Amino acid sequence: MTDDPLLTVEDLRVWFPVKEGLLRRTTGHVRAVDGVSFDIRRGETLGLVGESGCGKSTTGLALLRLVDPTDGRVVFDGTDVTAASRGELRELRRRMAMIFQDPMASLNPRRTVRASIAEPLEIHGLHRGRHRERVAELMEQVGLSPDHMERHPHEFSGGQRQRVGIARALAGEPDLIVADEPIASLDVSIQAQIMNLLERLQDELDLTYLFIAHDLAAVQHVSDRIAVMYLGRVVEVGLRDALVAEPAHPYTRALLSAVPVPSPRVERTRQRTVLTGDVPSPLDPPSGCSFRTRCPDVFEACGVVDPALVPRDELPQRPVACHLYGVEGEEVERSDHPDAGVGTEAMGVA
Ligand SMILES: Nc1ncnc2c1ncn2[C@@H]1O[C@H](COP(=O)(O)OP(=O)(O)OP(=O)(O)O)[C@@H](O)[C@H]1O
Repeated sequence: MTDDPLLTVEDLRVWFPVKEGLLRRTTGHVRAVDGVSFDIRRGETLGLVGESGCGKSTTGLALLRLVDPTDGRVVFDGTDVTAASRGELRELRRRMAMIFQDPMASLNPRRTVRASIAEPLEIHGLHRGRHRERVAELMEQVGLSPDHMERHPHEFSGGQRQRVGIARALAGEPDLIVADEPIASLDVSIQAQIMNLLERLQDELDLTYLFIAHDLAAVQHVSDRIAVMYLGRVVEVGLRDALVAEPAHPYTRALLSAVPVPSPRVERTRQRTVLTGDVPSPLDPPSGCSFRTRCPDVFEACGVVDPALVPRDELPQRPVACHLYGVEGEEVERSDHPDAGVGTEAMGVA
């Protein structure tokens, strides 16, 4: 792993219009991704973690422009994905591949696995005249017998299907793989095998991963760094061990509290941050800090100033979007956000 970013995401927004009525008028926007910034360094695994619905999948899809960003930039190895031409985009989608949670849904049930794995070879004009051999190599690489290449997805087990999905992702010879909950739909006994396979492939092929999961335990195991997402925002990024040992954002603390500790003694005595209430709707996120409605440490500034994801004095290596580490960010227009708490003057943050 190097410090050199392979991919940079700057202030990415993906808002989905909500259309209603006979005229299909746009009445609002689901702010699935709402100002996300991070980078992924060559050779690393960046874990992206957060509760269901916080915008992880949409972020992953936007990196390959499988959904169109509303605003912001994604730069992959010097090329602006957000402004790429069709030709550039095709090459970018070769160099960035995706693995999905449910291989049954991502593989065409009517096609043989040979045809599914060979599709990227056809699209990108790779290994012309020897697709069969290449598919056999890819199947072997992911631990499948090439003898089964004429079978259909339903003839494989869940874990084997995910291996097919991985072989298909590898077919374009990518540099970056976006793995969106790749083990969430598998039996626990199979999950470790798939994780080990992904780790082995990373070493063998010099791959860089964005590993998306709702479960911090899974992310923790494989990641070099972790980015924590809440309601369309990244609220904290840091090296895995530092972030797990000393989580800064109250939301990261809450996620870690939910991860079981192997020692029953520690499990009984450790301090927990338990989340109350529901995740607010991304159609109408709270003013200021989007976590403030569930935060155990909320104070006045949280309703008025939108906390920026910046390194704080106490945490120079760990950008965190939280006013507990100093009030930094943009003051929220009260007219835009009628539910904003108190005026800024009263708090001395103007
Ligand atoms: N095409 C779409 N149109 C409208 N809303 C969408 C669309 N795709 C996602 N959303 C909404 O955007 C928000 C973020 O969804 P997303 O799937 O990115 O979250 P996630 O963190 O990956 O959750 P999960 O783990 O459940 O997939 C959710 O409120 C979701 O309902």
